Amino acid sequence: MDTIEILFCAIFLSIIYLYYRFKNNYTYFERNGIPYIKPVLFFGNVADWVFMKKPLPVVHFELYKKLEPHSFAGVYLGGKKTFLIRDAELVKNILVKDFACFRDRGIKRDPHDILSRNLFMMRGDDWKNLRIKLTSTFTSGKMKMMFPLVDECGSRLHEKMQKITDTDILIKDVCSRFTTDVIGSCAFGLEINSLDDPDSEFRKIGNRILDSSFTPVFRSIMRNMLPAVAKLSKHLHTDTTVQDFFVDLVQKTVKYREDNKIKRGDFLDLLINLKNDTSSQKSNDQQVQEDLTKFLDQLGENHVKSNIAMTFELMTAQCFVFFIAGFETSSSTLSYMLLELSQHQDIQQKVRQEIITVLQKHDNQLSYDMLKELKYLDLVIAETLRKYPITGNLVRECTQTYKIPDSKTIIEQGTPVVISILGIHHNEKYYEKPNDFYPEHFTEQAKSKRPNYAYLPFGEGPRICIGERFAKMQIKVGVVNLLKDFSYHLSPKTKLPTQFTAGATINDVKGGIWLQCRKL
Ligand code: HEM
Repeated sequence: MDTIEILFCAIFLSIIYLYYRFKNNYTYFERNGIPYIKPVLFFGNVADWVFMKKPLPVVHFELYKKLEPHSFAGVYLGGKKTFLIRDAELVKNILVKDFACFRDRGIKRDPHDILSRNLFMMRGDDWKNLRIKLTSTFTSGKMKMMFPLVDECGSRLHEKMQKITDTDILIKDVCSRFTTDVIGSCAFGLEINSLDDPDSEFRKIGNRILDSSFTPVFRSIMRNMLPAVAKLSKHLHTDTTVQDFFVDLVQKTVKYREDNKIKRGDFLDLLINLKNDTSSQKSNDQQVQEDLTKFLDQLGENHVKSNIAMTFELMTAQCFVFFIAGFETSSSTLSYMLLELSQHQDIQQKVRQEIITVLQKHDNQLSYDMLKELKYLDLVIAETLRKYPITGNLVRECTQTYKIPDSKTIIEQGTPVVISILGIHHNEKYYEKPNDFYPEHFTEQAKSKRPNYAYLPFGEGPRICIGERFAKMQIKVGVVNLLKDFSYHLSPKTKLPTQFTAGATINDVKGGIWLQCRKL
């Protein structure tokens, strides 16, 4: 046999092997009496994602609807068996009550990738120790300290809006320039001013990380569906340009601050304090104590000692995750909110009136405490995140074999579990008008009528989003500056109903959200 023939035989045998492996896998749920939807060979139940027609959370949402009325079901991510959770009570078990069996997200980290040592991707005790360490950086006290930095970016956003009235604007672009400036200032101590300089290096890096084009989706597919093949190429894991950018930036900034004894009260300062703090983890801050007590109660543990050292690399990875989590999620939320407010002028007017009334009460001086008085805005933000939960899904890996309560079903160790936030948030069992924009879904009375775990934009349990307070602060500062002197109207360029571009989240609308901003 010559080389070509050997190669041909090897490919042929590999296809036969894969065919039987996939076929055998695909009988798992049927054999175990678990509800499922017939998979397509090689692609399982997610072909629309693999072919980049829809984001993965939207594919899971469609499966969620098809699998009514089951409280859980089996779906195949390519050849990988996965459990899809449909019921809010079962969500509580997975995320909180039985957290010990679902501690990790199952993300495969590349040991060469410094940036992957971030809280989101960490596993097991490394994650727990890091979370304990970082809890003190996200208290209300720390948010209050950072508020002036956010407020400054808010004022620049207001100035920017004055200059772009009466034209069609891509609102996501404006909002993400604002949130890039905020996180650049709070996590890296930089005045980026991407509101006036759209080509700033920081924004380019942000776009590179979140680009919803083929490459990131392809990488994600490879890592999740064919990890062995993904390992063959280091480039599928690590974008060295991004890594070098952040390592260099954090190194230089930390050195400059330490050499010149500069304090700004931002995330980087807090991380430098953690790096230099060799004392015990006990803090006198009452909210740190409260947050840690809740966290440890949920973990079923009682000692707070974290034995992880805040090294320089660990700091860089946290700044990196605060950057990605900080600018994209909040700017998408702001854009979706303005999309809805443009279609519901009565709600827009009510939010604006509340802002004006509260501002007047405080001599037009925005402050952190004042944000708490914007009660109707709270409902509008909550409803935006219900209708458009940016991550769309929550993912856990089963870390200890688990029996689903009141059933005979066993989830084997290593199996991914997906909670469809989109599915739960659009289920009429929990929401009176799931497809409408209806802030009254969040009145105290309406909330008391549904299970707590039917609202999950920031996740739940010990792995809940650590940046929730920061996110709400920057969203509110953004809305105040966007609405107090301007009104928003839908441009004919926006394609309705909205469709999302393929990607790991639902942060982009096909064709973009085009609005017109008018000075009042
Ligand atoms: C609207 C804005 C945001 C939304 C909707 C959001 C949503 C989420 C969700 C759904 C999770 C997963 C929770 C789970 O698995 O139970 C998460 C985790 C996380 N988020 Fe956010 N997030 C936002 C803003 C932020 C900000 C501003 C930061 C940091 C500055 C941040 C940092 C993180 C981190 C570090 C984690 C991982 C937590 C852990 O595993 O312990 N997020 N976020």
